[in-house]
Amino acid sequence: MSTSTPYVPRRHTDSEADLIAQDLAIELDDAAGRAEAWDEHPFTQQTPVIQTVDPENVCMVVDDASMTYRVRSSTGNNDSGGRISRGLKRITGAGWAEVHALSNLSFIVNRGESVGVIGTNGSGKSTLMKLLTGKVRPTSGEVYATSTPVMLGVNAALVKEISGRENIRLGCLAMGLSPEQTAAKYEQIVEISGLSDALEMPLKTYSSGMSSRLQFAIATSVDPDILLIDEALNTGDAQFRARTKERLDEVRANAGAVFLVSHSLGTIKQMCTRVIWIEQGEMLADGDPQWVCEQYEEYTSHKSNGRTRAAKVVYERTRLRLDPIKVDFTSGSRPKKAGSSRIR
Ligand SMILES: Nc1ncnc2c1ncn2[C@@H]1O[C@H](COP(=O)(O)OP(=O)(O)OP(=O)(O)O)[C@@H](O)[C@H]1O
Repeated sequence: MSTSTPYVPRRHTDSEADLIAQDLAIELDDAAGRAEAWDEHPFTQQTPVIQTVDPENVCMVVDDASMTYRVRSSTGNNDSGGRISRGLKRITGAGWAEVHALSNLSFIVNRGESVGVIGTNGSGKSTLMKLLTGKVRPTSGEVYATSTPVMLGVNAALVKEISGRENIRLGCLAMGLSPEQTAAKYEQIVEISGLSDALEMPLKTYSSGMSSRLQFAIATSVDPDILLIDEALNTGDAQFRARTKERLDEVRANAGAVFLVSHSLGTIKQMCTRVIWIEQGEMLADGDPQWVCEQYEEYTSHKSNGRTRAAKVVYERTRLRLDPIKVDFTSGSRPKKAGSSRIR
């Protein structure tokens, strides 16, 4: 007769039980959240809302734009992290892989709007900015603009060996101002930069914050109709930020549109009238800065504390509240393609 050991269920330790309970609670919360969101927006994922371009007010249109980078992979089986490790790649041949940086983005930006763009590292924000400038073409879809956007980025070209004053002159000429227009703008640029004491020094002696201030002052001196700012504001001190906000308000008041990419939610909330959250190349939210930033803060806080499921709940909950749009151009309302030489 065999003597088998009687089955005794193993009891979970208190901490294991706590973890299981938390997971269950999150799953229930997740399910309830989906149901609630579904009740509120039953067709959110299926039926895009048709949004018609208003030719009188439009500044930029992103129409179902996607961007895929084709990258050489040293192993042929690239798994180097970021987007690639999340499975959004496709090995296309010996040593080549595709990185889907942006997928089917659609939105319309009208005059007077200041649009914040947020998202975790590698989510596609800078790629979106490149498409908006028109210097990079989307792999599918299209980006349209009513005027040439001016890009102000941390890498905007300043020459390190020459003085701040010379950089102002060169920068203005490079942006297409005449020598007379440059001379007329000079005092305004100095004032916006707040760097009058340092203008005779070579740029290599400037701190990164001082360089950013100079870039900002030069780039906004042309009164751009559409201004794109990529992280450039983060380095400034409180006084410069106040001046920056004033200048951005002026640009907006002059019927322009501003895009601001930043990891600083304080700056985004302070300066933007609308926020677009891009995650893993997809638009997750587009709307009220306060609400979108709250969701984003909750998401990133869960992620950085390793609460993957809770982060997923916030992600799904936010995504279900997005009304995806389909752009509709009535006859004559289609602006020129961004980057086209036919726009000013
Ligand atoms: N030139 C490129 N070639 C190949 N892949 C690229 C290139 N530029 C960006 N990517 C990839 O595209 C994805 C989006 O990158 P992007 O720089 O747009 O993100 P981001 O949101 O601006 O990131 P961060 O906040 O870190 O600056 C990433 O997976 C990135 O690795």
